[in-house]
Amino acid sequence: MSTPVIGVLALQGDVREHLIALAAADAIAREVRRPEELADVDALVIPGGESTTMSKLALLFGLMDPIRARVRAGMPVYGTCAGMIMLADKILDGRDDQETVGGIDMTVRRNAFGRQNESFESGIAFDGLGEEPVHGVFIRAPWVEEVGAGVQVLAELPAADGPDSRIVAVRQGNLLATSFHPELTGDHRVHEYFVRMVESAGR
Ligand SMILES: NC(=O)CC[C@H](N)C(=O)O
Repeated sequence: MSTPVIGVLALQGDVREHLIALAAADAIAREVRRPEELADVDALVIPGGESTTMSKLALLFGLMDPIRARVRAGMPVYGTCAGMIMLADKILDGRDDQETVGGIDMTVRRNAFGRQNESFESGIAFDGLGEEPVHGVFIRAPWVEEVGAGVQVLAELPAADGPDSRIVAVRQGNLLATSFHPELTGDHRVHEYFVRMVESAGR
């Protein structure tokens, strides 16, 4: 496949940082605000921000159903933080009227880490990205509370309050989601991982 064209859902959130990270990972990156723009991209990033607002704007701009349809048709999507919430089939602590795109068979708890710690940073072992931990920036971040059998867990963090660990990165088919924000660091390995997913989906 030629250089993949990856859209960043540009309704709200840290769009610019994703455009920069995608370009650094050798993709062509552009903003997506309208259904016509969605039709023109090979894949989509849903950024961090505020999932309740993003959900409202996606409905208002007529993007929710077109994104769902592309996801069902196999379009690769990467969601960070609020974007992870958008990709969850089920959410906890959402607003009553909050809709998600869905696609990953998981239950995500909104602001889960936020209750303990508004924001923090941590080195994370990420399956498939080699020995060197990924630098995880967490900002009022969700965690994944439950995953279905088809979901691959790529990264977990030890819980602050007990022996359990919290799932913070997952993949199901062409969908990738992280609780944290690699776009806010200079380490583009997660974006490169996504670009490779897009390239193999296009083959
Ligand atoms: N940094 C983020 O994307 C925060 C997510 C936000 N707490 C939400 O519920 O959407």
